[in-house]
Amino acid sequence: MNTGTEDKAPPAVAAARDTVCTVRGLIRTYPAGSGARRRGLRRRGPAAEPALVRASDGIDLDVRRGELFGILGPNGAGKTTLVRQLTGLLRPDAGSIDLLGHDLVRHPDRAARLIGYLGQESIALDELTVSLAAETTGRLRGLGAAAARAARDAVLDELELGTIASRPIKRLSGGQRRLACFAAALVGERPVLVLDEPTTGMDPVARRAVWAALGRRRTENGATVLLVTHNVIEAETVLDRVAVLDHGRVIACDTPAGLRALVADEVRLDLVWRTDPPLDLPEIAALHPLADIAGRRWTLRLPHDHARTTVAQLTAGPAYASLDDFTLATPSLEDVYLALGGRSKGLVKS
Ligand SMILES: Nc1ncnc2c1ncn2[C@@H]1O[C@H](COP(=O)(O)OP(=O)(O)OP(=O)(O)O)[C@@H](O)[C@H]1O
Repeated sequence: MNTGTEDKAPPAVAAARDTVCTVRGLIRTYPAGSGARRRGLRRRGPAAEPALVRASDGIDLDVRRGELFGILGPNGAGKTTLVRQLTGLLRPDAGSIDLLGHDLVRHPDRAARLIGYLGQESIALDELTVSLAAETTGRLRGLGAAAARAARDAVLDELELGTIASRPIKRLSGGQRRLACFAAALVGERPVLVLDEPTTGMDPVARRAVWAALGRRRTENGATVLLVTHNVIEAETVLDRVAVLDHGRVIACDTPAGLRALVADEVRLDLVWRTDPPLDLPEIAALHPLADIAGRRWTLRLPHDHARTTVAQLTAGPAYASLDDFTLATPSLEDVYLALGGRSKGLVKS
């Protein structure tokens, strides 16, 4: 018999209890030009840029307990700015962040106790060996010496990092370094993991190890994972829900399947020409204005019937000899992003 009060909570309260992180109206601006300088870009004069860049432009988010929640967007969309605010490293200009009942705008210092954070760069750990980075992180997170060593050994074993445990992180390959820093982020079990592009530079074996380690923490400890990616395939295959970010705004937030349903009436046709496309053929000239062109590749997003007749024409007619390759695919999150008005072509497809 269940006599607890849990099941008697009204739906709104139950929903709130299931929410680990609530973000409302988050705004963060940077002076224009400082980002450009940071990235080594030249400023084109006062009229070329607005006075402020709105890196977070009124963001609302709800992340649920135990979910693998992704923030997807092209370069400069504001992903890192958002997670640095969620981790208490950057102060918002306005808005609120509630993490497990803590007001992180007012108490950013509390984030360190609640979150295991893997940033884009790992300069702080670079001088340490893989083993010491994991152990030191455990100590910094309040573990005693023996517990920190045990946690270190467990995570290095789990991620099969034993063979490089005594090497300094700065001497490792990009993928190894990322995995070593991921290992350190896991030590000291935090209820929320915030990971900024955790698998960048990793080979498929390391990627699988990352997803398996996150899966274990979710099922065994109920951990919630919030991660940044600009990899569409990764977003589609591993995430429970995705917030699509563009120019500092959330332009959509749903399951990958829910997002893809937004463009379910379209299919994507990729044509790769051997050399120049045969524009003298009327069927190819008609497709030309519809194509998104990158070198010899044309990408077309077409209604099902149109795609079917186009493929039939292409494969039966003279244009076929000019084709190097063609693929017909259901829409991806990149197609969703573009259909929602995303303005950049910076999402990664592999
Ligand atoms: N320290 C800074 N000073 C000034 N502008 C900044 C700074 N950091 C970021 N920006 C600007 O804020 C916007 C969002 O940047 P942010 O790094 O959050 O994007 P991102 O989505 O994480 O990009 P990426 O995928 O390249 O990591 C960009 O226009 C960027 O130039």
